Amino acid sequence: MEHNGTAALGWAARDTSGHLSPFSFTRRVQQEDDVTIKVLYCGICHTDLHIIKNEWGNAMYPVVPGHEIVGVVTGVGAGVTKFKAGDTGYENYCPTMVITSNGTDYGGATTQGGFSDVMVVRQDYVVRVPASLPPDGAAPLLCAGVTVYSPMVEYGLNGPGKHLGVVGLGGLGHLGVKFGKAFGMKVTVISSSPAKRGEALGRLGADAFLSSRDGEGMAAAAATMDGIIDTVSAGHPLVPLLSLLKPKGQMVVVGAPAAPLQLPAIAIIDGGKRVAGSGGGSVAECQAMLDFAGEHGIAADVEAMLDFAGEHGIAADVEVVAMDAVNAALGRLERNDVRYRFVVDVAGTMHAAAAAAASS
Ligand SMILES: NC(=O)c1ccc[n+]([C@@H]2O[C@H](COP(=O)([O-])OP(=O)(O)OC[C@H]3O[C@@H](n4cnc5c(N)ncnc54)[C@H](O)[C@@H]3O)[C@@H](O)[C@H]2O)c1
Ligand SMILES: [Zn+2]
Repeated sequence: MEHNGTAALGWAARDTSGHLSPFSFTRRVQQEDDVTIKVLYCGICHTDLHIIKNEWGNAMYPVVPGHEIVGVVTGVGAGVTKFKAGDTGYENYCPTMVITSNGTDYGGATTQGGFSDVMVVRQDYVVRVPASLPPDGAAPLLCAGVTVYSPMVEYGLNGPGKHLGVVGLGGLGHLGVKFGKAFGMKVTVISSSPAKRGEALGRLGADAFLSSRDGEGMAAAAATMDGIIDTVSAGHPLVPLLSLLKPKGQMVVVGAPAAPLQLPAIAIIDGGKRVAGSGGGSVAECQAMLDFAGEHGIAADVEAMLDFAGEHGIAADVEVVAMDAVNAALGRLERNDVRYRFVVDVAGTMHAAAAAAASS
């Protein structure tokens, strides 16, 4: 550990092209309550794509994306009691003040994400991966998994016999199906891609599949669902989805298209339906309600999800790629060509990829 920081090598976007290339930078010096982590795997979330292309207008270039991080603890500060060197851990997707990537760190520097060899993280934001989960399949649970798990618990969409709709069968959506089935629910996938029917009903174990473009099928399923988790990453109408809810049914929006939601009042007045967002805001609200130390509330939520995932053998369906294949993977993610999560093999490929890029 150098005195003035921890040297790190990552892959960064420099402009709105979103193209990633090797980038050397310095992480903050490990503080008393910090954990230093060697990154093993990092998932690619659609949020990374929104940010590196500046679709949300908040990119602080250069941006090292990546917030679904599984790694090994390589060092701990004097005040760290939760971990010791040699443990396997990973950094939580943190919705409070310091976001893993493209945020502002405690000292004012821009935070850089997990497409890099090393992380320095406060112990409060590091959680344990159960030994029963593969580290590559566990990485996407940190964002995609907890993003669908948390509102399911929050809104009681985790009870046997209840009917859950999952809209969009990408990284978040496929985990929504897995958690829903593990909770004993009836799960219906609603997708604009009829080609996903077979996989939804087969490998992922959903009970039903609705093509959102099939008016008759949508009408037949009207008022049958207790809740819906909407994971779609692009603008789309909410009215046909709301019609699927029972009276007082709960819609949870987790997909974050840049375009405003299309939501006429009558679609929720009729049937007393509820629409909520979930993610950072919802977890912060949960923290305030529980009058609890913020970090503990979030960590508990994530750890409960991980234990549950471990017991039920839930990991993401991943396609592991090398660091220098990341731009191709991002291109495929943009074209909705991924089943169901790309994960970068950071430890295995980062340094060779950077050396190859330097010599070409
Ligand atoms: N709320 C949160 O805390 C949180 C956390 C993670 C991701 N997100 C957001 O959730 C969204 C999904 O993330 P992901 O990583 O699962 O992405 P993904 O690309 O893996 O999945 C998105 C799905 O939406 C589908 N889709 C895209 N355009 C569509 C359209 N016009 N109509 C219908 N379906 C369409 C795609 O086919 C795909 O199945 C992104 O906007 C991301 O930023 C939010
Ligand atoms: Zn994410």
